[in-house]
Amino acid sequence: MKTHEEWMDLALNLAEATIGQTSPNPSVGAVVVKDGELLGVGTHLKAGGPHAEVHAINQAGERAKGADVYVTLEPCSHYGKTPPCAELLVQSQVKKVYIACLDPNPKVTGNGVAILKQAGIEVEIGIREERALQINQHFFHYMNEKRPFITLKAATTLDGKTATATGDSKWITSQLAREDVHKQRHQYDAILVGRQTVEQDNPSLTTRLPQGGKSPIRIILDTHLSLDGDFHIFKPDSPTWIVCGKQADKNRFLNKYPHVKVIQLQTTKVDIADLMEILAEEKIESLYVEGGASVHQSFVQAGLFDECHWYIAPKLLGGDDARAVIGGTSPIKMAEAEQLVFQHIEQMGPDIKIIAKRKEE
Ligand SMILES: Nc1c(/N=C/[C@@H](O)[C@H](O)[C@H](O)COP(=O)(O)O)[nH]c(=O)[nH]c1=O
Repeated sequence: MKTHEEWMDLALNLAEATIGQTSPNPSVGAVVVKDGELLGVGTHLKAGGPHAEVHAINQAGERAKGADVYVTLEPCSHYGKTPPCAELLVQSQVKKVYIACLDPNPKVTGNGVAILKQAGIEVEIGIREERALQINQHFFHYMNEKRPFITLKAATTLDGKTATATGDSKWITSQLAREDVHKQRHQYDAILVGRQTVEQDNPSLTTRLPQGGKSPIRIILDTHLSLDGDFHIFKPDSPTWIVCGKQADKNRFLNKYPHVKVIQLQTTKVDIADLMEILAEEKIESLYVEGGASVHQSFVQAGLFDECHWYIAPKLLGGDDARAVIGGTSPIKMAEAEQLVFQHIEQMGPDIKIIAKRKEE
């Protein structure tokens, strides 16, 4: 006989399995249980498709009546592409609904619970809440802040270098750490690098894992649209968006690269805050910023990032002329440093991976 937590874990495992493929919707899992018997399981597979509860209730059929439902996010109460799940649960006459976390979207939070309670269905909220919030942190952030969740990613030597003075960086971290980077790419809607990184590394920025995975939209900062050549990012294997300033010659560029989307800002330099607003309108909920140094600096300076994912190799490169992780000019005082909080540190083969969050003011 499973405990409530174990049934919720099953629903959370289903939700976790779809992270990266449901955007712009959240990843949700649901299971239907009666007298210790599993009657139905469900997860939202793709935006526009049936929600998790619909799949689980369909599997349970008539036996859903009087059953318990474990769902990782508050059942929806609004008519989107599908009817509201809260109504479906009422019609199915389930006995009790366990909800891991409420929808933080101020427009809908609590509405689903109200519909259930009005129909006399028992509701219990908060089982495994922490894990449920973590699974959809990109979605919740986007709904609340109306901008993408931004992760700055860097791979550095122990002395904080990302390349030699000649720009060579192959490789700093091990295959295992680089594979972890691709697992992250799968979970993000878009990946961003600067023009210099394209010219130096000719990156493909696709997700290449033995088990497959979705590739994020490639976003390249190129103020003057000066990139020209058969770079990987111009291949049609993944969508590429180029961001430029108002003075760039967009038509000349599009004549040569018609399949690339150009986002032309109204300022001469690319303003990160403006770009994040545009990306939010394009429903980009999560952005993985792979660098280089000047790009990282512009996000830090703009105060626009939520997490840092640092992969540190046990190597010493040395040299004032080697590439540092974050460019630009240093603050005068150490007290002006951006304060973070270490959230997660793990050994990854010979390397370590650190996740740090911005310190809440
Ligand atoms: N040099 C390294 C990295 N380098 C990161 C970026 O500079 C590369 O251009 C980018 O990851 C290449 O993307 P790709 O072509 O799709 O593989 N990143 C890492 O984690 N470890 C490294 O040792």
